[in-house]
Amino acid sequence: MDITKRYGHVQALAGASLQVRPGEVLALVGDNGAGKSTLTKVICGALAPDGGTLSFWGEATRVTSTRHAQDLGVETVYQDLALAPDLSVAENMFLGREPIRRGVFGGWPAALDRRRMREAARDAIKTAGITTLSSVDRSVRDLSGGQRQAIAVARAVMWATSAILMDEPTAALGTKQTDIVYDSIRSAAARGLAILVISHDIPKMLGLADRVAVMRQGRTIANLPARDLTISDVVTLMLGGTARGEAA
Ligand SMILES: Nc1ncnc2c1ncn2[C@@H]1O[C@H](COP(=O)(O)OP(=O)(O)OP(=O)(O)O)[C@@H](O)[C@H]1O
Repeated sequence: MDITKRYGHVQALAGASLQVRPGEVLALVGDNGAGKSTLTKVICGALAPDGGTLSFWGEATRVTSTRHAQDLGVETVYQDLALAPDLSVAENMFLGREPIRRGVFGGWPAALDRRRMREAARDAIKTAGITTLSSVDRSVRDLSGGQRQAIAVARAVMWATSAILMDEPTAALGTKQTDIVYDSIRSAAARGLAILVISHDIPKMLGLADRVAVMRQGRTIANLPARDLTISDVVTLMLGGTARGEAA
């Protein structure tokens, strides 16, 4: 990949490379400002890199927009969650991708297929183990921070066909809800999706991830099996110690 990205004078990415494999949870860790979010934004098409190449299924691909990434099966859970507060849970699950129900005899007037949206939203929420939500017709504005975060994750799981990128997906969650999100991350990986999770919670990441990639100053400096790492190994790598094992 060798991705580079500069914001004015700040070299946010200085030749970052990362491989996420199908069926695998990869934790992306690094100190504040290491370039984790920027790299994720490049992968999901939100940000154009200055240099470097992305490959999907081994094929060099220039991702031109988040919609393009979605067409490639890549879903992203952003730090700000990208939910529309005035819309219902069901509407948020489909934002911009609503199913259309044709009018009588397949013609007009066409309308949103709200019944299908509600059913799919209910299924997605059940799959994600969100038990505290009374109805998918509730407005997102009225939900707790944890419920919103869980819904953003459930939406990604519902749509993704190849990969899910998550930037701090459990930052607003309590322990129980965090465990539920982790369960849905694991089951999405078990279905063959590639999962990339950015987190500062290193102990949790060592429990959740198959591999851990460490970023420092815009570079990926290690990519190692989680089972071979201790918390202090990861911290040492993040803060500038010698990277042991294979390079990223
Ligand atoms: N929109 C922006 N404009 C200018 N500089 C930016 C912008 N976004 C990020 N940066 C800078 O780029 C570098 C990498 O930032 P990035 O957000 O990718 O790091 P991060 O590893 O995700 O950090 P954190 O863990 O704090 O979220 C930092 O020096 C940051 O200040």
